[in-house]
Amino acid sequence: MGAATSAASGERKREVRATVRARRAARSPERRERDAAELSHHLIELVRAAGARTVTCYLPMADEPDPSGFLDWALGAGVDVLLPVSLPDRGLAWARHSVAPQVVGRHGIREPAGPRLPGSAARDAELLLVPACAVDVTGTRLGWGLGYYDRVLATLDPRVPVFAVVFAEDVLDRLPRDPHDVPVDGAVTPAGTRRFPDQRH
Ligand SMILES: Nc1nc2c(c(=O)[nH]1)N(C=O)[C@@H](CNc1ccc(C(=O)N[C@@H](CCC(=O)O)C(=O)O)cc1)CN2
Ligand SMILES: Nc1ncnc2c1ncn2[C@@H]1O[C@H](COP(=O)(O)OP(=O)(O)OP(=O)(O)O)[C@@H](O)[C@H]1O
Repeated sequence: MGAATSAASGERKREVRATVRARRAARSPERRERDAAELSHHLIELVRAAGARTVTCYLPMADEPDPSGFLDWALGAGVDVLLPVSLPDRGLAWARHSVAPQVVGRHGIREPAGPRLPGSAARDAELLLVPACAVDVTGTRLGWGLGYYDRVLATLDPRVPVFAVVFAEDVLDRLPRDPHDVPVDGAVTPAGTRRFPDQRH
């Protein structure tokens, strides 16, 4: 944790991460399957409504919301999807989603096999779908604590919409917000898409 994170907010963030991790791990296989289908439906609707031709998304770690139905749809719909590649300095590179077999990258997270694009490639995206641990109704996003996405979001045009992808229960009333935390515009969950009051523009 950096100097910009106060002790009290750090403690609360740790507590929320532990709660969410336990809740996600407890989901049944049937529930995961249903949530995955419903989540992808809402992701497709959002990207369609925005008319976005280039977006970012992610390949899920074990218990994360699973957007694979959306990723399959994007290939057929001609929507370019940039997926994150974790770098040793906790910066992100990107690689395009494709039918090619994936490889296992840093933190055991799958990554596309194709050419690596620089972090700045996210500037081509018209919509960002970002992984998160939790988000609050004012748009404060909590990740898994390594700051990868905060660093990228800080470099992007704040007019480009950013949606956290979480389970419905991970949308909380209030999370601590540190100065480096870049707020998001909404959340996509298996229960639907929520937009938060404008915080960034
Ligand atoms: N699917 C996905 N890809 C992503 C992210 C993400 O949140 N989800 N990231 C968003 O920033 C970056 C990776 N961030 C990470 C942050 C923390 C840990 C981590 O704490 N890993 C622990 C194990 C945690 C556990 O399983 O309980 C470890 O490696 O020991 C891993 C990745 C880039 N790619
Ligand atoms: N724009 C930035 N530049 C440099 N360091 C940053 C930036 N944003 C966050 N950090 C650092 O990254 C670390 C993790 O921050 P935080 O706990 O908010 O991450 P997170 O939102 O949980 O993770 P992620 O963005 O990877 O999902 C902190 O030490 C923070 O100081």
